[in-house]
Amino acid sequence: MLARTQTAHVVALLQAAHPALEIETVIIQTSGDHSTASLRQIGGQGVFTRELEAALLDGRIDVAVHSLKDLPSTMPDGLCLAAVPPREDVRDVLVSRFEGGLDALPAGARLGTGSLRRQAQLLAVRPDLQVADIRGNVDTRLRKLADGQYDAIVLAAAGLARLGWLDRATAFLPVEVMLPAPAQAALGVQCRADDEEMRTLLAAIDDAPTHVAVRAERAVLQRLGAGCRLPVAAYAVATPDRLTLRTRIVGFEGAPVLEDVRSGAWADAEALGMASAEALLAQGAGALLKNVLSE
Ligand SMILES: NCc1[nH]cc(CCC(=O)O)c1CC(=O)O
Repeated sequence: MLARTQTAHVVALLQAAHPALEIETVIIQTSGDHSTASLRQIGGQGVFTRELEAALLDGRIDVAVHSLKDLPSTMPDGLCLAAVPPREDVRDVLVSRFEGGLDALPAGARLGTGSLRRQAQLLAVRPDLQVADIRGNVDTRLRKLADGQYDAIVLAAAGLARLGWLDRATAFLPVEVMLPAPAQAALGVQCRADDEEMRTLLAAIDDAPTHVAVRAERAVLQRLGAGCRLPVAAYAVATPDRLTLRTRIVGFEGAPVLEDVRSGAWADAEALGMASAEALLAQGAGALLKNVLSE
């Protein structure tokens, strides 16, 4: 449902930019949609996106719309990220049985999230919480909460907003507490790299500040060799002449929180992301990520 809503949003943007363009929407099911296994078990990387990339390469479709945070940071040969439309609110939200935020949760409350990034950052501020894996689409997760399987769940504000359900959020988690995943709340519009016509059409719906920010954020993952399975958070903000990137890796059970903040020129977005990843590695990120992976 989220994927369809996001695709309809991109179709509307594209149609507004090019009124005469004829656009047909093709629905493609992905293995991430079918599987109910934990994302960590099925491998995470690319489960929501690889079928779409295959369809692009086959010529079955000309454009693919992804949640950019689900798109692996290494692009397959022959494809390109042609447009990144304006980003939604990047924050995560709490949807809770208790009115309010994390402070309103009783000791030992059961909190549903499958993301190590979210689990680790939650435990860093509320070590008493019981964090439990949760799978399924946003609507499935909300149903599991309503069923009483969890006291609260954490979701991206962007997904809820796009589905028109942001009123379900009981609190916005500040980025200082819950730094978002790289490229969270951004859509990635992909096409074939040699499709000049499509690249030109798609350039009209690109948002330069969002695009440059996600280039820096994705470079962090690329340098760390990390996908969405790892507790890596990155959030960049672009002002007209500067780009500021904040990164964080949180381990479990008292492992130190590794953080970096730096800024640079727009033209150096990737270098900024790489440098930030290097700084995290210098603080010991390599060993921390290896421990998480071998769990
Ligand atoms: N991993 C699933 C996923 N991929 C994108 C979004 C939300 C929209 C976004 O962040 O762009 C979600 C759900 C969530 O994290 O709550």
